[in-house]
Amino acid sequence: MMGRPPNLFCFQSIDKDLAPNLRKYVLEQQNEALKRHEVFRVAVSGGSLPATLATALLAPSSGAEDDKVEFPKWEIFYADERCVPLDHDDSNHKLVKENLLDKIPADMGQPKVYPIDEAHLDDVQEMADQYEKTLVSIFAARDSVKLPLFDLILLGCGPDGHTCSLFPDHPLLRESDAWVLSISDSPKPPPKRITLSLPVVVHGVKIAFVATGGGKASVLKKIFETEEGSKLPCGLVNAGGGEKVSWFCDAPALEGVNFPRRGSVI
Ligand SMILES: O=C1O[C@H](COP(=O)(O)O)[C@@H](O)[C@H](O)[C@H]1O
Repeated sequence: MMGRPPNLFCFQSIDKDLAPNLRKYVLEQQNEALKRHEVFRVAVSGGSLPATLATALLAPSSGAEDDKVEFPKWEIFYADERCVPLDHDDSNHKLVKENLLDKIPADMGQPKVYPIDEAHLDDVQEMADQYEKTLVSIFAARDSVKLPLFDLILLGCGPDGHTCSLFPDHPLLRESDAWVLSISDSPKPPPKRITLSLPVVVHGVKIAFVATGGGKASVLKKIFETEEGSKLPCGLVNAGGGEKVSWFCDAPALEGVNFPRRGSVI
C-alpha cells in the first residue's frame, strides 16, 4: 500500500454505533463540501449500503449545528447501476429510493437525484456515455476537468472484492480515459451495468466503504493482509485513495482481520 493507509473502523453493532459514526462522517463531508461550493455531490452504491446509509441519515438530529442533513443541497449520483428499469428489483436506484428517498420526512426536503436514463436500456455503452454526459454537464466540460470530483463516494465490497461494478481481473480495471464504463459480462447478475471508473473513484475527495456481516470476513482479510487482495478492486481503491479512504465495518466482517483499527469518528 502506497502512502498513508486507509482508515479502518470496527463497530460492534450497525444500529448502535456503526450508523451513528457513519452519519457523523457523512455530515462532516457534507458540511465541508457546502463550505467549498454550496452543494454536496455524492455517489452511492447499491447492495447492502442503502439500508445502512438510511439508518444513519434518517436518525433524529441531535440539534447541533453540524448534525443537520441538508438534503436539498445534496446531488446524488450512482457509483454503479444495473441496466434495468428503475422500478426493477435489481435497480440500485430502486434500493436507494425505497430505503432512503421515500422515507425522508417532507419537511427535510429532497436531494436532486441523477438516475440512469431508461431510454438507453437496450444499449449499455450508450447508457454509460449518456451518464458520463450528465456528469460532464454537472462537473464542467471534460476539456477543462480531467476527472469529476465527487465530495464523497460511498462504496460496498462484494464477497469477491468487487466494488461499484468493477470486478476482479476485469479489463475495465485498466480503463483510464472514460469516466463511466459499461460492462456486459458482469459475473454477478444482472450482466449489463454501468460503473464509475477506478480513476474517478480514487479521485473522490473522500471515499467510504461500508462492509458488514461475517460473509465479508474472508475477503476483508485478503484485502487488508495480502498482496493478492491489494489487486482486488477494493484493494486498488485502498492503494489509489490511501488515507482518503475509510472503511466502516462491523465486528463479524473484521473477524480475524489483522490490520490496525482507528478509534470511532464520534
Ligand atoms: O452488485 C453490486 O454489489 C456491490 C456490493 O454489494 P453488497 O450487497 O455486497 O454490499 C454494490 O456495492 C454495488 O453497488 C452493486 O451493484
